[in-house]
Amino acid sequence: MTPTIDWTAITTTLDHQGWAILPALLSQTQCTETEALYADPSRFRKHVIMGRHGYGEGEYRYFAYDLPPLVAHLRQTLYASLAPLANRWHERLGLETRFPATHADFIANCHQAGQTKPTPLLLQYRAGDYNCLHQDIYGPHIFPLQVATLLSTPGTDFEGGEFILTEQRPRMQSRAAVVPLTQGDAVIFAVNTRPIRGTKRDHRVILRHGVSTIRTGHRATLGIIFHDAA
Ligand SMILES: O=C(O)CCC(=O)C(=O)O
Ligand SMILES: [Fe+2]
Repeated sequence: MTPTIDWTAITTTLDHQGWAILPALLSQTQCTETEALYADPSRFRKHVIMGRHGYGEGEYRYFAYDLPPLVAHLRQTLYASLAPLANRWHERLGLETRFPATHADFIANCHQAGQTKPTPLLLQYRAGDYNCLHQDIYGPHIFPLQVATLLSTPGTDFEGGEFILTEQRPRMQSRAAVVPLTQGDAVIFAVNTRPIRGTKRDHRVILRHGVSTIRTGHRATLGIIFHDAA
């Protein structure tokens, strides 16, 4: 259903820079089919018009349970590959929570704590739209990494609309990264904080992500967040 991924290389990159690209996670057909789900309201639990909340311009819908099979598959398999890294980050950050090996066990913890609403989402942007820098935190249970997959083709479907990450280091100025994605590529990135190695000890940096203004055309994304929402 999805390509083989070199998790050793991805993990090294995530440790080094806090984000990594999974090239061609989805095929062109999978992108088209996933984007087409947007038109079926019965698939979703909530529709958000971003301008009404000051989140930017554009819109998104959170999937309802049961998730579409591809989305459920990605959420389970990506979680299982990322959980060991999430645990190492928590150890280095001095955070007590450890993550179970399977997504089913993690989501059971979320549900027990009242975080029961599914968070995977489809986003849609048109010319002039943008997504303000933000963090996807929906309660005390936070899995420290998330994944966004670009469903449209830059240069053909849209121009502008770059995926942006910023990193705020303690007592230092913020650093920005522009993540180069093409259709079907996914970016894995830190939800909230990540450790970076200092000369004496690890430091905690705070990340935010967003999307620059779409200049022309139409851009769609599939977002996979591993914790559920309260
Ligand atoms: O459209 C994008 O690339 C950003 C999506 C996003 O904010 C998310 O998946 O959490
Ligand atoms: Fe987001």
